[in-house]
Parts: sequence; structure tokens; C-alpha cells
Amino acid sequence: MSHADNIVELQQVEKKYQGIKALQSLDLTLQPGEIFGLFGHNGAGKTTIIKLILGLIEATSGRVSVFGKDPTQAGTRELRGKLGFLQENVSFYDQLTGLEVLEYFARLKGVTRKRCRKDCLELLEQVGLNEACDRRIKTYSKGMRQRLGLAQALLGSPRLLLLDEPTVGLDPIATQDFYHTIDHLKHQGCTVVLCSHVLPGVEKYIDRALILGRGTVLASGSIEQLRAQADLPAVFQLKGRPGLTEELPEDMRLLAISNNTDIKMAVPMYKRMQALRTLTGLSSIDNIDIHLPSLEDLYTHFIQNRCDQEAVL
Ligand SMILES: Nc1ncnc2c1ncn2[C@@H]1O[C@H](COP(=O)(O)OP(=O)(O)OP(=O)(O)O)[C@@H](O)[C@H]1O
Repeated sequence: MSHADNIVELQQVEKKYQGIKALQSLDLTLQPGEIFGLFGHNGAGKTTIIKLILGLIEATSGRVSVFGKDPTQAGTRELRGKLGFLQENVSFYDQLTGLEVLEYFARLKGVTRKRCRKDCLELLEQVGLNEACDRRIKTYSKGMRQRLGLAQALLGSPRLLLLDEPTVGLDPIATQDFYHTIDHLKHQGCTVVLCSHVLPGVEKYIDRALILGRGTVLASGSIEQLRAQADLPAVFQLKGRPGLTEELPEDMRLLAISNNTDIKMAVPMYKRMQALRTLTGLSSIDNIDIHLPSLEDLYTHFIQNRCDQEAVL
């Protein structure tokens, strides 16, 4: 994909607030139809990245380009029309109904009066709020407000969607519905940036992730690339009958933490297929569970690594 196709490009970006570095040496490119996860501890710099992309703040140095333009200089209406943004802890005017709120934002976003009602009703249906659309916001639960926030972000079919903690307050079914919506948008070519502290379950929906620590990139890439960088083992959990330990080949026995019929072992990722073939051939084995390093494991690994490095310095 060529340079010109990038939806977002950040090159060697640094951001300081009152002289204090919030981001440094940040390189980031986002392509059409990409779901990108932005992860990091409190104060790592995630919101700062979102604000730079939205053009709300200027980089102290480096280059920020969104749809090929500097977002702080680009025609506001043109850029806003292509962007959708859901902030953390979304709040709306309590006395209005869900439909009224959405129509208000739709008009602000330049949706014509003619299309406004139809578009808003469709979006409310998409986020599962069609039955509550005429109820005042003050009667909405936290999850319903969050869904309304998502509908607001989806107004005008954005080509770039920035979502800060989008699943906070959503129950498991609503979270799944949310990811189905995101998947649907991806297939329409929309680029999505997901900022989250909630790591479990996210990895199957994202194409790439960036892990930030104190304003610097600790790791970035697809889950497979992050696994390769971290070099964490796959954890095998074996269940079998008495004699299982004795049946294990010598090299595997060394890796095993065992009570004889219930064995856990950490196998280097590159050896996992070979280990699986060997294990399935054993006569006293009944079950094998394999846990590959999850996004949460990888996140903990990279953050911990950074802490260890800082402790040495
Ligand atoms: N307007 C500001 N003035 C001064 N410092 C700021 C300002 N905004 C952010 N910071 C600092 O910049 C750093 C990065 O903040 P940022 O809000 O980007 O982090 P974050 O990763 O979004 O955190 P969280 O997960 O808590 O929302 C923090 O140290 C924060 O205190």
C-alpha cells in the first residue's frame, strides 16, 4: 500500500505539556479498513495521540497527517465529516431523548434535515436503542448511554473512528454486538482506533496493536508479531492417567510442573507443534489445553520489561 493511502501518519512525533514529555519519537501509520488497538497504563499518552489525530492539540515536534493533511490546519468541516469520535465517560444532556440528542449531533455534523431522522433511527437500531429512542437520557443505564455515544460516533459514516474505552459499561452481549458493528465498519473500509484498558477478548478483533509506556512505543505489530517480539512460551496443560510423567520424553519432563496426572509446562512457541505431535502419541494422555500468550500476557510482559530496564538504570 502506498504512502498516499495512509489514513493517519505520525512521524517522529513529540508532545510536551509545560515542558514535560507526554509522547516521544512516535511513528504510526493507519491504513484503510484497519482496526488498531492503542494500549497503555494511565498517563501513557493514549489520549494525547487521539487529540493529535483530532487536531485538538499540536505536536511539539514531528509531523501529524490525517487524510493527507495537518489536522490542526485542515478545513474543520471537511475533516470532521470523515471522523467519528467516542470519548471516555460520554455524557449527554439528560432532559433530551436519545433520538433528539442524536439528531442534534447529526445536524452539527452537517447531515441534511431531510436525511437526519432516517439516519438517526437507523443508527439507533444498529446499536440496539430503537425501543428507547423516545425516552429521556436521564432514564438510560450506563450501557445505554455508551451505545448512544457509539451511535453519535457513527454519524455520517466516518472513514476514521476513534474510540476511547468504548466497551466500558457494556455487558458481554452488548460488547459482542459492539465488535460486530466494528467488524462491519472495517469491511466497509473504515479505519478504527480502539483505546482500552480492557484487554481480555480484544485481540481477536484487532489487526495491529501499539503498546505505550510513558509516552514511548514499547511494542507494536499484529498479535503474531508481538508474540514473536516477546518470545513468551505457550503453556500446555495436560491431563492423563498415572504414568503420564514417566511417558514424557526427557526434554519435556524437564519443562513439566507435575502432580503426575495433571501437568503444566511452558513450551517455546517454535516447538509447540512438535510438542503437540509428541503428546498426542502418548497412551496415558486424555486432554491437552494450549494457552498461547494473550494480549494481556504480552502487555504485562512489555510493561514489566520497561520497569525492569528502568530499575537497572
Ligand atoms: N493538558 C495537559 N497538561 C499537562 N499535562 C498533561 C495534559 N494532558 C495530559 N497531560 C499529561 O500527559 C501524559 C499523558 O496523558 P494522556 O491523557 O495522553 O494519557 P492516557 O494514556 O490517555 O491516560 P489515561 O489512560 O489515564 O486516560 C500524562 O502524564 C498526563 O498527566
